[in-house]
Amino acid sequence: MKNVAAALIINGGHILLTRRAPGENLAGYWEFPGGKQELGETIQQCAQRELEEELSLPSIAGEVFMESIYRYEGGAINLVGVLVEAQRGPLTLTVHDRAEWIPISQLMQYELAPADIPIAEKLAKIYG
Ligand SMILES: Nc1nc2c([nH]c(=O)n2[C@@H]2O[C@H](COP(=O)(O)OP(=O)(O)OP(=O)(O)O)[C@@H](O)[C@H]2O)c(=O)[nH]1
Repeated sequence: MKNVAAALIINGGHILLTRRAPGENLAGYWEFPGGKQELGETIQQCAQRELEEELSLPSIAGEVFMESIYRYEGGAINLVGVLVEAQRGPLTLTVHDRAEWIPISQLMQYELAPADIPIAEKLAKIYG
């Protein structure tokens, strides 16, 4: 099963969400930025690499917050929510069509990728 890093970047009660662009898998759904873990990297290195690739965002990844296994038609993924430190600043979108810092209390109002929902629920309970 593939591990996918989901970067959980919390800043002043807000969290960064990105929206998958038209034409992509799960287009239009909001997700935590991240992507598939590559051979030889830790899940933290994966989160940092993906943030750099997708948003040109320097970051420091820390602890795993929660894992969520989800079975899509194309196969199962283990979505690994990793707590990440990054500054709020300009973002360069390369694969998403939107990126927003949203209040954690509003997380459940967004149309999230299904694998993200258990992680979002736990975030809302703890930080919302
Ligand atoms: N990045 C990210 N992917 C997610 C989340 N939730 C979720 O189900 N996924 C799924 O996990 C997979 C991650 O693939 P990706 O396309 O973002 O990652 P990648 O850049 O490494 O993949 P690629 O090079 O094959 O395109 C996709 O199937 C995506 O739909 C999430 O919160 N963040």
